[in-house]
Amino acid sequence: MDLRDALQEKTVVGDGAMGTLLYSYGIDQCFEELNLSHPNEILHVHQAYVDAGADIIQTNTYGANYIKLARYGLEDKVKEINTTAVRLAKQAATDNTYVVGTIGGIRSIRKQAVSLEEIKRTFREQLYCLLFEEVDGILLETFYDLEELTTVLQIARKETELPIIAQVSMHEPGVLQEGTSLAEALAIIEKEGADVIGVNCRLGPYHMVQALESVPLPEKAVLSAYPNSSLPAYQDGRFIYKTDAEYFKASARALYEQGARLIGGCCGTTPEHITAIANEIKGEKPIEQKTVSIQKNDSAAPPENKDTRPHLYEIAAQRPSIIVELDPPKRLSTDRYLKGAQALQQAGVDSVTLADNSLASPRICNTAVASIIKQKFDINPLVHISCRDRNLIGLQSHLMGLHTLGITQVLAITGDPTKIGDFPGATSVYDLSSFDLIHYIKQLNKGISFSGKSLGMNTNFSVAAAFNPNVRNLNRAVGRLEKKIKYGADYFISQPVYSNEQLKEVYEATQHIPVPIYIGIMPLISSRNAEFLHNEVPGITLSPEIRQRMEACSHDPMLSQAEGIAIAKSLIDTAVDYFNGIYLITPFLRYEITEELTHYIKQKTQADTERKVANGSHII
Ligand SMILES: Cc1cc2nc3c(=O)[nH]c(=O)nc-3n(C[C@H](O)[C@H](O)[C@H](O)COP(=O)(O)OP(=O)(O)OC[C@H]3O[C@@H](n4cnc5c(N)ncnc54)[C@H](O)[C@@H]3O)c2cc1C
Ligand code: MET
Ligand SMILES: [Zn+2]
Repeated sequence: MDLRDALQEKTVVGDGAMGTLLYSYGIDQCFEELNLSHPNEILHVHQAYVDAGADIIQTNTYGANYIKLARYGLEDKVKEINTTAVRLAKQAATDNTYVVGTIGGIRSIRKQAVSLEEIKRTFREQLYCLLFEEVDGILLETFYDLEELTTVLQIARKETELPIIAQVSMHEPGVLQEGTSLAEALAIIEKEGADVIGVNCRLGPYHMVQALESVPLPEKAVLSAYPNSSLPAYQDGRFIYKTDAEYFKASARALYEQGARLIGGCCGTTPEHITAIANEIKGEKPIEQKTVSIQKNDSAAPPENKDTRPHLYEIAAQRPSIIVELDPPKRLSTDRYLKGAQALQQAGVDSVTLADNSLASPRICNTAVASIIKQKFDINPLVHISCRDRNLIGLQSHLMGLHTLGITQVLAITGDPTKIGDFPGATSVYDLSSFDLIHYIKQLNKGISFSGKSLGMNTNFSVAAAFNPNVRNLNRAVGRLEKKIKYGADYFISQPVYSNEQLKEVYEATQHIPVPIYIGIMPLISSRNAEFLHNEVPGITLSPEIRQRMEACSHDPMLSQAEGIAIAKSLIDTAVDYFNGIYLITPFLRYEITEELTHYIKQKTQADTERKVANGSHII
């Protein structure tokens, strides 16, 4: 009987875990390679599941694709591993067993890590191998990213008329990682032509039943569920799942009552779990009606704590705007810092920006300092957030904290590498890239957490992104800006630029960029400072003239500072002609310098505006 027909009539039992079962035997390597080196062990696992009562068994090919096998240097073994896997599963199958070819999802929360083009290529290769060996169906499982699943499902549906089982995975019960509800996601994959639609992995039966409560019975497809045996525990350096198979009996019944017609097990499950499922529901007539519990949607609440002042990207789109970086101190005293922040506020800056442990060296937490200057001086601060020091949990918690403090302006950056800072051997987290971080901050603005669940309120962040024009290939850097806009960047802030020619070049290369750019100006304070930047900082080149000017006054610190300010002013003279946004970087907490430059820009832009208004032209 065709698998589709079987599923119309009765409840069908799937198999259980392959990977975690092998792992529990002490095997900790590429599980799919074992098809070649230890075929008997794989055959025995399949046989154990068939003996336990599984109607459908899956090939040991979950990660047998080019991308995942390449991690073990096995990328040229895709065909061999998949072909052998199907033969082994078929060898274990009885006349009544269906063999489905498994293809696992690749993307996790870092969407950016693998492009859809790479996924399509690698998927096609694996799919053809499995189809060529005449499997009875295809099982697409453990897809956290709905975009990835719909993409590969479209390919599979075009290539074969065999039954396709398509299963998503959830970090949170009932929602996918970008906030799409399970019911919506399953409806989408049903529309794309999957015959069986369902969920597997990550959650145990309790949460899977809870998630299915809000899913109606599909019109054409049927529902499936492959829960993990439990949440994993970490013991003696290994992940251990609870293995109480009795609990699975009741769980199988509860999944059946939610309309699941194909029930198996994912990570942590064993042949004993499958026996329990088979004893409870195998062959039972499927339910025909169910009451769906309505998921309450509470994510639409507008943000509280909202700072009603316009965001920097709105300001710079309208008029000349100045922001000044004043980095938190490296030592514990904040007196000078607070004086500086107050002076800058009085000078009329639109924001004070606070770096996040720039150059990978610790400073007082920028959020603590930003919160103080907001409260004390009514500054609307801009907090830099780097992906280097916090994992996904830390980043989300940090952003929720910023929201709670009423801080709404952030700069999302990857972060300087630890190699250049105080702790060259420190771990860099990099769970997310700057692109992903921008994307997930914008997701918080929709009231959806990184893992997809409702936060009960929208945040109101505007997101700046970094622009480094000090590179050999400016067009590539501009390409990154375009990509950052796609991920949700509202505007850009640049590294410092040190020549009038470069200012013009950057303007010309970015004319088509539809969001404001705050162009960086960092005053030099000494000849040594100038030589360091020129000789040691990647990408920064000072003109011979600027270096000579700084060298000429190197005997006198005050003269050097004055010369640095004069050079910065001449850069500003050019910059204001091209950019509405000016980003001044305060060197070594010397806020008097950026305070003076702020006054200079204000006077200059005011005079320019008046002149342009008198001439009948406008600032863009
Ligand atoms: C305004 C501003 C503020 C900053 N504040 C901080 C801070 O507070 N804390 C901190 O640690 N660092 C800070 N930095 C430094 C920043 O993290 C690094 O310069 C970073 O490498 C570039 O910005 P990003 O983090 O957005 O990197 P991304 O654009 O995400 O780049 C990530 C990776 O790609 C590489 N890359 C970037 N551009 C190119 C290109 N054109 N071609 C090829 N490869 C490229 C980078 O080297 C990096 O490894 C800041 C930079 C800027 C411009
Ligand atoms: N079905 C596969 C296995 O059990 C993949 C599980 S989800 C990581 O190994
Ligand atoms: Zn799993």
